[in-house]
Amino acid sequence: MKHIVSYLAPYRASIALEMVIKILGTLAELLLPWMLQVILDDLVPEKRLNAILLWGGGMVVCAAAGLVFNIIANRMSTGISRQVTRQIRFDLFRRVLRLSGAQVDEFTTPSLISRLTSDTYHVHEMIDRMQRMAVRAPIMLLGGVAMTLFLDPVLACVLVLPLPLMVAGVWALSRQGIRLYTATQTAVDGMVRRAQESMAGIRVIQALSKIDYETGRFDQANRETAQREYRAGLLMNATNPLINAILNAGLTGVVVVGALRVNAGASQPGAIIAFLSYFTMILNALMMVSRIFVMLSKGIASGRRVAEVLQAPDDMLVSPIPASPDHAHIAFEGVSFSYGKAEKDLYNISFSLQAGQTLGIIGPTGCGKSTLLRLLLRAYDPDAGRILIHGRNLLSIPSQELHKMFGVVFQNDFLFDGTLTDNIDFGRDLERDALCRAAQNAQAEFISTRPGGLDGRIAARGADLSGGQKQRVLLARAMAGSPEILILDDSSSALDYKTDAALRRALAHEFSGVTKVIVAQRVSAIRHADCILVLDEGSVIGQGRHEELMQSCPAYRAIAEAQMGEVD
Ligand SMILES: Nc1ncnc2c1ncn2[C@@H]1O[C@H](COP(=O)(O)OP(=O)(O)OP(=O)(O)O)[C@@H](O)[C@H]1O
Repeated sequence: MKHIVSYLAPYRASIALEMVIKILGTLAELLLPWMLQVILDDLVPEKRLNAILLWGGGMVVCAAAGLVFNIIANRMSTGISRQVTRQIRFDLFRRVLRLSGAQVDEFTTPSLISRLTSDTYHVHEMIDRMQRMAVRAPIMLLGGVAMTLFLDPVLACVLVLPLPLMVAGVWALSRQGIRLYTATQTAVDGMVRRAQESMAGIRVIQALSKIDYETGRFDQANRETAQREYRAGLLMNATNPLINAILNAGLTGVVVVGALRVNAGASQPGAIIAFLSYFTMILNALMMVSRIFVMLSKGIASGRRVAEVLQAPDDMLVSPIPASPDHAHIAFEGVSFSYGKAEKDLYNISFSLQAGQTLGIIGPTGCGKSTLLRLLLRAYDPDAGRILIHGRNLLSIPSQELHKMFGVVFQNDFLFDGTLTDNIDFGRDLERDALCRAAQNAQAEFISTRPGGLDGRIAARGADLSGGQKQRVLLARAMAGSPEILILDDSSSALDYKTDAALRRALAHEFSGVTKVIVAQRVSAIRHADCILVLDEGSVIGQGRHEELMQSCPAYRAIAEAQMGEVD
């Protein structure tokens, strides 16, 4: 939480000024019942009209000052909380994008989304309300008590007696509240995950008539969230009635004792009226305190979740490892890796590629093909062995430098709502020529037939493109930045054979100097590779050129023969 509080540091001066204004506004309000008491008890009985008008005018000025100062202070607090939350969200988003693959797995994507959205919203509410109420409530409370003590100390004691009981009750409820709101946010994570999965698979859900099934699954997550929110709300809603009950007991005592004192001539009716006004102020202040505790419970629970991500250690540190005299462009040396650190997902992988060579990777589903690519991109670090680029250990290459080397197409890669130019350029400010060439090499000639061509828009996730068209736009994106290493993960599976063959020709001719790592299901996509890795359950069961593997690797031969008609 300290981390979140540190975001307020740049606004110290503004917050101090805002608090002074708030204090002035609250003090002006506090004077009103006392002025009323003076008018009723001192001036009216003596019929001093000028003095009555003067004190009445004073009351109007105080009321106006209270209004204006409070409005100014509230505007300032809203401005500060807006800027602080914007900065927290910005830093959080930037941190999320820099998390390692293992950290994303640990936090989970839906949880990161809810931390970025609903948690930062709760933090915003906490910062905003705390500035508004945290000054006003104590001043009203303590000022109200002080004024009642000044007006009639005996009556004030009757009112103040239950306060410690109230503070203890609110504190105990709030502690429990933080726990319950943390549980609620975890349920929100689950609901976001369900919604995200359903949105991503909306077409399949509709096609397979699974709308009721998915609605049921979402309803379950929604109910869980609502239930936890209800439990937290139930608890925190107990604070207001608790305060009311205790204060009403105090009020009854005040009215009874006050009536007795007026009858005995120890107090005056104006003082009792002022007393009741202060009582209302104290009541409002306590209500505010209870709201502050609800807000704090939510805000602290959310702030901790946000801080967890902001303070997540940098997994991908750059180590000063000296480069080895190695002429290979890419080398894997005895690389092993496991996601869960139990069973190996990749075991003892070794290969080396010269600049301009092509590595093909093939194997059954789940054998570790994409994992190998993730290690090459340093989304995860190997548990054993090392990965070298130009003889430099991947661990020693700063991520900015490393990632500039690659052009990548992942499985299920994403396109966003924008022009095709935006999607291919991807914020790199590439020359128009480079974009056109990339589109041509990616066989994305369909672009010229769309309205607007490269400047035409596509929908989010490329929803208005066919599977093959999406893949070609993604290929164009990967090819456009003149990468030195091109990574293609099953990126031509939706292309027809003719287009696939044209793509391979473009890769061979236009990218002859680029080192290529191609994961494919089709043997035809990798048969001309300089080296092919055949993976099975994370281990290499065949390694060599197509012709060698046809002789030496039965699994490869079986795949190739099964696709025989397809191999060109
Ligand atoms: N983020 C992850 N956390 C834990 N396990 C994972 C993760 N990603 C993949 N795995 C597991 O690692 C193994 C290899 O997965 P990988 O995605 O590399 O397979 P693949 O060969 O690319 O499969 P496909 O051909 O279906 O894409 C699988 O058993 C998979 O369940």
